[in-house]
Amino acid sequence: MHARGLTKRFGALVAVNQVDLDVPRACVYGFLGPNGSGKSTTIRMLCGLLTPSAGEINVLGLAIPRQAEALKRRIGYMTQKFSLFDDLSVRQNLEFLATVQGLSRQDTRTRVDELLQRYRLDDRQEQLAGTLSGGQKQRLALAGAIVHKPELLFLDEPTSAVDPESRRDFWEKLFELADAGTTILVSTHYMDEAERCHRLAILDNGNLVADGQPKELTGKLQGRTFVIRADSPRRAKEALDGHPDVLSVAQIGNELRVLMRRDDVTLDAFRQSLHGVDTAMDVESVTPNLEDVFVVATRKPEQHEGQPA
Ligand SMILES: Nc1ncnc2c1ncn2[C@@H]1O[C@H](COP(=O)(O)OP(=O)(O)OP(=O)(O)O)[C@@H](O)[C@H]1O
Repeated sequence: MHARGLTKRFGALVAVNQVDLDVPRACVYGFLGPNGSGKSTTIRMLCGLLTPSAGEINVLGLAIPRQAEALKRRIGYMTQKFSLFDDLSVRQNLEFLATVQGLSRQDTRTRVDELLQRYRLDDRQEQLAGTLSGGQKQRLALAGAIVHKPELLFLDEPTSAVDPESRRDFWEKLFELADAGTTILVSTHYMDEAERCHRLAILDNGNLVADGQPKELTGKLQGRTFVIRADSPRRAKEALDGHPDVLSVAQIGNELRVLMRRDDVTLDAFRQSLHGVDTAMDVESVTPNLEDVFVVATRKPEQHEGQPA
């Protein structure tokens, strides 16, 4: 799947701005971005639900939106709302979706049985979907999205409404599907989920600000992250916030995570430059994580490298 110059305007608002994307087959591809960054809008254009203002999209060899009708049976789509029929049972939900997707009666029975078992819903198949727990609803929604064995699966913040254990469980299912050849495009605002993706695109204000393998993205920030333990973290943070070499400081418990503007500031030089700060500190260089990548990628233009904050 790829897109070039993908743009969506809603009146004066540019929700998605000139986005280029390449998503390899059988890959779990993540979309990371804050609320309103354009993740849902991009996904809806890629699956043919929304017409772009400009740009080209090719999904599974089809030109979208022109050939969107032919795409329908080859993709699955799931959102954080799960879109289940609350007044139908678990089994009826899956049977309905199978019928909509054109499965024969026999195929429906076999496939629904298989999915109920694989998604641990077989002992609840007669329960009304509206009475399921969040995690169970999520499993049912995923089963429903893949009832017709789509080649490509679009998941729009599918884990926002569930607990950490259900999220872990859900990600295991995603990797199972990818191993079996399904391409998965999943949006999230959880860093730990983004870290699991084979590849990742970071969206900010409708712009694609970074993309690549999580390791590539964090690797580029090597030498720029430090953790500081200080007697008075608040006082140390105040001093660091104004430091010309420092891009951002985040307090995590008693520690401060510091992201530098450049990677050529050695630990010693950094320690030296903190000498004037009136509190004892212990500085350690640490491995960059995706949150650091996110901070660098989404910083405001006036804070670009080499310029004053
Ligand atoms: N149909 C619409 N009409 C007008 N503006 C819209 C429409 N759909 C989305 N927008 C706007 O486009 C921007 C991007 O929204 P979008 O839902 O794509 O973001 P998102 O990254 O998915 O955010 P979230 O995580 O909150 O779902 C937002 O400012 C939103 O208000």
